[in-house]
Amino acid sequence: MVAKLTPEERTVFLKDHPGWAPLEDRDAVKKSFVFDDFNGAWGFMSRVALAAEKADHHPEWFNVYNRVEITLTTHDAGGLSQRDAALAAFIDAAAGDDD
Ligand SMILES: C[C@H](O)[C@H](O)[C@H]1CNC2=NC(N)=NC(=O)C2=N1
Repeated sequence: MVAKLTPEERTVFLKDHPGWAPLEDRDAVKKSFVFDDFNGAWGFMSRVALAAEKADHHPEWFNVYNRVEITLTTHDAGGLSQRDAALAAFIDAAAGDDD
């Protein structure tokens, strides 16, 4: 079983991962990424997909052309966990948005 983030860990997560915003209706965070075109978006999604499968932790996501919207939460924990923090860091790096 995975533990949910504590309130303190949640604060640190949001500070360390700009652009990830809590959802209103459930314990999850969401961020939108925009690329030059579909090729850029799909390349990004491919890198994230491989990492997600390796970690057995998967994003909820939505893609239209050059835009990818990603929601992260841990179903097994019923909310945000360290797995989401780790995947968010990977996703930001894969998007070139990690500085
Ligand atoms: C059976 C399998 O290990 C689980 O369903 C994994 C797979 N991927 C997952 N992804 C996410 N985001 N949350 C989970 O709780 C989760 N659990």
